[in-house]
Amino acid sequence: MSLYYEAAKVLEDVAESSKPLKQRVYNDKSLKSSPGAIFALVSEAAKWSEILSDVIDNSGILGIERKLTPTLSIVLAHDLLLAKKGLSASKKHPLYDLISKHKARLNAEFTRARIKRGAQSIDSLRNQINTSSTETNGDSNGATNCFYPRWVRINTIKTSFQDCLASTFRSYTPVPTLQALRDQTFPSLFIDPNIPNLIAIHPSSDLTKSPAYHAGHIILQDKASCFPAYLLSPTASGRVIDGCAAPGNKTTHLAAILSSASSTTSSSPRVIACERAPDRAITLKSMVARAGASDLVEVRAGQDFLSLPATGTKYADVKAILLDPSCSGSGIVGRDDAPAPLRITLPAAGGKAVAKEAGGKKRKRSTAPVVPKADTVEEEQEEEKVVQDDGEKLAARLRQLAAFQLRIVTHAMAFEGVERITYSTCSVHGVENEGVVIRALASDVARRRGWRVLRREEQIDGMKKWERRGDEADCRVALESVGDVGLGMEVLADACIRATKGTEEGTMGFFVAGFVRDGEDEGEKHDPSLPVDERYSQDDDEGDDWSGFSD
Ligand SMILES: C[S@@+](CC[C@H](N)C(=O)[O-])C[C@H]1O[C@@H](n2cnc3c(N)ncnc32)[C@H](O)[C@@H]1O
Repeated sequence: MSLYYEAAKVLEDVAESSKPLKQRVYNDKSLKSSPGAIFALVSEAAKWSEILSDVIDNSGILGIERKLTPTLSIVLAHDLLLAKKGLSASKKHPLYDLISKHKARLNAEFTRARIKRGAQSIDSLRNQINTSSTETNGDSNGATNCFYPRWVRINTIKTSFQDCLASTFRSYTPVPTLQALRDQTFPSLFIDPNIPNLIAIHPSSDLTKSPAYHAGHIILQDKASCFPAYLLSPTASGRVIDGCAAPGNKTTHLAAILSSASSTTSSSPRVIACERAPDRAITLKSMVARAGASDLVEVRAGQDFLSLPATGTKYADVKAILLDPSCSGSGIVGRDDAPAPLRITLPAAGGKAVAKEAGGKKRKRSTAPVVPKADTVEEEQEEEKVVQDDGEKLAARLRQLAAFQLRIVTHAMAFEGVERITYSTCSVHGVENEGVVIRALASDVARRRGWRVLRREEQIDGMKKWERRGDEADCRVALESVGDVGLGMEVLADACIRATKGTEEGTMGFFVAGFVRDGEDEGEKHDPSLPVDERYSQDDDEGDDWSGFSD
């Protein structure tokens, strides 16, 4: 059992010193356990430490078990909850009993932590952790790469990229990487390689008082939020619907793309911007006006996209639809409700180890007494039920949102002239993202009308080059529930585009996927005697009560 005591000691040491883990373990001749076993356990436990610390804190076991220290509980909980073979200890050993009697509670907290992070399965959470630990540990210095710049889209309806750089940004020096903005000693700007007309500047620059902002020459819009209109890139002919438009960043981006795509100026608006909430439509109108897009965009205040007729002549000329419906908003920067976590970042050669809270503060073991949440077995069971209920409540909220989002997508798929759709959310949850895409592909209307996902190789250049793609585990979960949709999990995941907050790309958490339609309808199997909106069945319609969720 010395393995766990020794691993805990090593974990504590590397968190406090700059010595790399390998050196710390393999040079220590006093260790009784195999250095290989200690190294493997400590490096894995360190990766999971942020989540395991949450789990342990929330379970309250440190207040009950005086023999447990925070690091000892992390290494034990790691093996109890995550190791294939469980704890490497004899069942008779006191440590075995000390931790395993809390297994149910720890498991419940672990499930809660997993759902909070939007992971459908332990595998998917493992992927998240492996990605973020590569990013934070890096290969060279162990420094975190997370940095949120201020993203600025140059509005080509009112100005040109070059003119804007030569005027508003004339005192800014272009830098070759986003990270170079972080340590700027003079005003710098980074020209984005994925999205045309997008730049990033240091977040301390406030442009909201600048004449360019007031004149609508620049629009402050996160890079990831520019993906949908760019991925849709509507062609020069036909109208486009923005189904869920307010406050209007994607609407004005669409208008800018359309205005540069068409050489002739159209006499009538090309974008129909629907916004169901009248108060939000007021903001939409003013954003459209400020962007100089009033002639290009028809704002429909109070318009429910779901009640636009998909068949008939009224919208027959609509060729593309952008859908950015209400979602859980879990990708929005600053929307985390999780407490600041302990994250142990192992030092690379020459690096300094850190045990810190988000925000950079070093975290010590709390000196305040840890109050266990329950003292008796009965209360403990009740507490676990509440914890599981909480997890279920979140899962139920997400299912309800996903059902609404699916209705939005399948309704768009029913529009007769539409050839291209994008679907996006600022959610990190697979159920709202890959889950909706795959369920939409499996829907009646998609099968009848020949809708398929827009594959990575077919995407516009900047999106094809973007490396962060959909989550395979989330695709697998969705495929297991709907069956075959004609493409494998890897292709589907690669077709989906994700952006992850807290990464070196400096974006919010975001998701987007495109749908395209090849050729004619595969026979009109719908009943023409039904009202148009009921002709195609809406799969899994659990109602669209999405009120109360953030957008
Ligand atoms: C995520 S926000 C859209 C953000 C917007 N695309 C942008 O980039 O600024 C979703 C919007 O859709 C609206 N909405 C939700 N359901 C709708 C529906 N059925 N029809 C029209 N608008 C809807 C919400 O009121 C909300 O303003």
